[in-house]
Amino acid sequence: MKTQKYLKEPQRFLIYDVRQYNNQLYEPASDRKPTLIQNDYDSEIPILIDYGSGITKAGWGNSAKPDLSVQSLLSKSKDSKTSITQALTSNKIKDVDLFKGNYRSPYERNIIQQFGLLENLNDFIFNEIGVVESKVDHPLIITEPVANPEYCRQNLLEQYFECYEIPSVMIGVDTFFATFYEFGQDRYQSETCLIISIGHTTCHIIPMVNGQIIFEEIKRINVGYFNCFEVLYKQLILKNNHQKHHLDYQTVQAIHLNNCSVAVNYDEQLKYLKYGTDGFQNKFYSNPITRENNILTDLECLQEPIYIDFPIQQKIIDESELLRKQEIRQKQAERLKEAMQKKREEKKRAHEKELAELESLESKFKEDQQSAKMVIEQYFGKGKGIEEVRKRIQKVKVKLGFLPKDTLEEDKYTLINIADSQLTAQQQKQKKLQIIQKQAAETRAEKKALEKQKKEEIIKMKTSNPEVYLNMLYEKRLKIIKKVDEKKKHQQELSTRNSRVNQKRMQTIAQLGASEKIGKDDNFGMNDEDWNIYIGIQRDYESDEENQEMKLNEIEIELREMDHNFDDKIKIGEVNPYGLSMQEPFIELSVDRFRGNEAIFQPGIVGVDSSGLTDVITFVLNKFPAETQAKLLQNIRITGGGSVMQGLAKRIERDLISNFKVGSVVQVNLMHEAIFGAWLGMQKVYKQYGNKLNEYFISKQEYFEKGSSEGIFKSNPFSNVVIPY
Ligand SMILES: Nc1ncnc2c1ncn2[C@@H]1O[C@H](COP(=O)(O)OP(=O)(O)OP(=O)(O)O)[C@@H](O)[C@H]1O
Repeated sequence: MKTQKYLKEPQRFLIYDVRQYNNQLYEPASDRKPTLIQNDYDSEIPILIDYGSGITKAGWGNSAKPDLSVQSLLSKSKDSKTSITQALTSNKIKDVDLFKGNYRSPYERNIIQQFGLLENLNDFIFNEIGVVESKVDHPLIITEPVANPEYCRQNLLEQYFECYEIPSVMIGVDTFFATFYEFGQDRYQSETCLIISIGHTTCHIIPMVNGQIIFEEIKRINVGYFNCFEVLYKQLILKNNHQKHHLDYQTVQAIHLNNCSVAVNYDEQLKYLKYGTDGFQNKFYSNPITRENNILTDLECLQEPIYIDFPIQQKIIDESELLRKQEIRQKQAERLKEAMQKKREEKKRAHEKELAELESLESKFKEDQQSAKMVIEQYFGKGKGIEEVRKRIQKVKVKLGFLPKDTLEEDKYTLINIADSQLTAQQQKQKKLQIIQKQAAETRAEKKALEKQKKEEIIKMKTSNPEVYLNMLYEKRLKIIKKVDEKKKHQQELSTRNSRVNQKRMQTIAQLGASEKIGKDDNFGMNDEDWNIYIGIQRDYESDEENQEMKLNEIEIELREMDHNFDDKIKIGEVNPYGLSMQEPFIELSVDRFRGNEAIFQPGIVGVDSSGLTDVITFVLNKFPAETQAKLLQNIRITGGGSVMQGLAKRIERDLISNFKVGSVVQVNLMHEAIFGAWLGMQKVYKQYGNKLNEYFISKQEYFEKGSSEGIFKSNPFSNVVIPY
C-alpha cells in the first residue's frame, strides 16, 4: 500500500500519556469534610446546585469552587446483608465503564423526568457536602435549562419543600449564571452578545442585546457533547476490536479530549486524510490550495492522523520496581531450595532405612530361605523371588549414590541381546518393551545433549556475535508478548458466553455427560484417567501470565543492558523490528478525530433530524437588524462542557465568515469557565447581591399557602420568562 504523505509527520502518543486528562469529577476530600459540616450549622449559607444532565455540581455558597462534581448517573444495587436498595452515583463506583454498567439518569435530554432518581441524587449531594441533619435548613440556589417545562419545576419544588423542608429556593438558568460570571454585574446588564451553550445532550443559542435576553429567538439543537463522544466511542470499538479491552469509558474520554478536534473545514479535512499532499494539484480541494499560493488558514487547519500506541507491557518499570521484583524472586527461590533440601533429606533417610531392611532380608534369605520367601512375597507380590530384592537393593543404592547410574541401565535391558527362540512368550513381550524403552532413552539423551550444546553456543554467541544474540532476544520477547496477548484474548473470549472457545468448552462438558461410560451405572471418577477430561477444560482458566511476565522482565533487563535504545524503541511503538508478525498494538485516529465532533454541525450523523449549529446561529442572527447582527457577530461566546472540544471556536468563525457578507467581522471566544461557569456564576450572584436576592426566593411558606401552581414561580434577572396568568 502506498504510504500517505502529509504536510507534517503523523504524531504518535503512548496511551499512558493520553490517559491523563483534567477530569472534572470529584468528591470532597476527607480533610475538607469537617469544614463542610461546620457550614451546616450556619443556616444563612446557601447551597448552590447546578443541575446538569451530564455533570451535577454542588457546593456551599462560601466555597471557592463546587464541593462536589458528579456525573448525573445512578446505579441501584441491593445490599446482600440488609436487602436495602441503595443508589450509587457513578463517582462512588471507581473506574466503572459507564457504557457497560446499568446506569440510569434522572434526565431525558436535559429535562428532569425521573424524580425518584433525582431524590437519590439529592440525597447523595446533601450527604456529601456535609448536611448532617435530616432536613436541609439552608436556602437553595439552583439551575434549570432554558424553557424548563412547568411541571418539572413544580415537581422539583414539591420535593424540596416537602421532602427536605428547605426554607427557600431561587431558580435561574445555568447559561445566564455562566454569562454573569464571565461578564460581571455591569456588563451582564449592558452587553450585546450571542451565547452558545454546548451542554451534555443539547446546544442552546441565546442572543443577548443590551443586557436583555431575547427569549423569542433562543434556539435549541438536540445534540451535545455526549453525542460527539458516543460516535467516537462506537467508531473506535468497531475499528479496533482487538484493543477493545483497553478502550473503556475513561480512556475514550481522554482520547476525545486530548486528541480529537473539530475540523475547521470538514470536507477538505476528509480529502486531505484520503489524498494527503497529492491533492494539492487543485484537483481535490474546493479551495485552490497549493504550496506557493495557499490560503494559509486552510492549510494550517488541515490535520494529520494520530497514532496511539498500546504497548503490551504495563509500563517501563523503573529500577526500584525491578529490584523489588528481583528480591521477591530470590526469596521465593531460597524458600523453594530449602523445601527441596528438606524433601531430599527425608527421601535419603527413607532410602537408607529401606536399604537396611532389604539387606537384612537378603542375609535372612541365606539363613532361612522359607521364611524369607514369605516376607519377599509380602513385599513384592506373589511369585517374586530374591532377584527382586537384589534388583531393588541396586536401585536404592543408585539412588543413594553408592553405585553409578548406568549400572541400572545395563540391568534394565537384559533381554535385548537374547535371541527370541530362547525366550518364553512373556519374555518376548518384555523384550519388545525394552527395545522401545531403550530407543526412547537414547533419543532423550540425544535431545538433552543437543540442548546443552545449544545453550553453550548461545553463551558463546553473546560475546562473539552480539548482534545475532540481540536479534534472538528481540524475537524471544515478541514471542512471549504474542503468547500473553493470545492468552488474554482467549480468556476474554471465555467470558463471552457465545464465543467459539466457550462453545467448544461446553461441547467437551456435554460430551462428558453423554459418554457411553456414564450409562445406567454412573461410575465416572473411579478411574484416574476419567479426570483427565478436566485438564483440558481447566487449562483455559490457568494463568501463566506471571510466569511469562517474569520471563519478559528478564529478557528486557538483558535487552536494556545490550541495547541502549531499547526504551526509545518501545516508546515509539517499534515493537516489530525483527520481522515477526503481530496484531497492531496501536490505534489509528484519522477520520475518527473529526467525525464525532462533526455531529453538532451535522446532527444527521447521529440520526437527529435538525439543522447544524452554524446553520441555526445564522438563522438566529438573520432575525436581527443589520446593526445588531454585526454587534452579535463580533461577540460570540461559547460556554458549557462541550466548549472544551478543540478547534470549536475556529470552526464556527470560519463557517460564519462564509455565511455572512464580505467584510463582516466575526469573533468567537470561549468563556473562561467551561463546566463550572454556571456554579461560579451563582456564587458570584449570591456574593454580589446579598440580601437583595431575598425577593427572588420562593419560600416554603408561600409553597404551603399557594401550592406548586404556576403563580409561585418568581422571575429574576437569571430566570426563564414568567408568563403571568
Ligand atoms: N474534563 C472533563 N471532565 C469531565 N467531563 C467533561 C470534561 N470536559 C468535558 N466534559 C463533558 O462536559 C459535559 C458536561 O458539561 P456541562 O456541565 O456544560 O453540561 P451539563 O450542565 O451537565 O448538561 P446540560 O447543560 O445539557 O444539562 C459532560 O458531557 C462531560 O462529559
